[in-house]
Amino acid sequence: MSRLEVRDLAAGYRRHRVVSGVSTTVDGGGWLGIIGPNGAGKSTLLKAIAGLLPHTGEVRVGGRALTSLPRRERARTLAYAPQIPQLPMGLTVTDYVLLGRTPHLGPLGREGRRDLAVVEELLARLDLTDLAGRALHTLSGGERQRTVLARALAQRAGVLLLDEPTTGLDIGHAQTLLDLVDELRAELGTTVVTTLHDLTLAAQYSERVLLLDDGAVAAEGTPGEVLTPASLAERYAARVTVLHTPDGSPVIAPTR
Ligand SMILES: Nc1ncnc2c1ncn2[C@@H]1O[C@H](COP(=O)(O)OP(=O)(O)OP(=O)(O)O)[C@@H](O)[C@H]1O
Repeated sequence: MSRLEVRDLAAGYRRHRVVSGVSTTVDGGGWLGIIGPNGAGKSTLLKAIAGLLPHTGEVRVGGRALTSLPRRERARTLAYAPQIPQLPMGLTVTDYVLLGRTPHLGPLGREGRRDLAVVEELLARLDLTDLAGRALHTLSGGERQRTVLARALAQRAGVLLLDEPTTGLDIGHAQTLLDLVDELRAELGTTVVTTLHDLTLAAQYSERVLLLDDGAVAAEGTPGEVLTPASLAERYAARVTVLHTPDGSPVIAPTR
């Protein structure tokens, strides 16, 4: 199982430190939702955990420091889907999602039957099969977002970092995507970290929630412990009430 440990992480841009003193642990197969107001440092934190930003502190997966792993092994250990990806727009959906299989390819670098099967299954589950041959630049925003996520999922890494995965997705596709991530967690023991602005989705899917404010951890715990009207008023200057659906799932509702 891929237990993710983050110890005293600090990161930022040039001399501008954005996050500091962040420590957290996500058990193998766990789901941590990172929430917080605009500019709190959620994307910066995720990029630093992914090793894409210079940082101090430690990131360990399964007890091993991420920085000590060779590139290919690191890609099998951790997958990251950014909020605003740079896309090779001429590629087709299938070819782009197949790039997620790169760390698993044999010495000749050719994809095998298993790679194609993984991609085909993901396209089907994310409602992308009909778009398989389309070039990325012809896709709608939501279709492109699902394609980016399909590539990250195709990597089959032990740890999955998703930055605002539901941005631009309608409610049905957002639920399909989060359900799929949850299934991978159950089937493969994937450890999941997502940033999410939608607090109801964060509460319904995350096992634990980390509230980031001004680059530091303001609270961490179960969704019920962290997503209280008082903490949301303090950290977001928001007026909300916490309701529950008939099956007991929390709904964070704005009040006028
Ligand atoms: N490439 C960059 N260079 C300089 N500063 C940056 C860069 N990217 C982000 N920042 C700054 O770092 C701070 C945190 O940004 P970040 O994107 O991590 O926040 P966030 O919590 O993900 O915000 P949002 O909810 O608005 O997406 C902001 O003040 C932002 O302006």
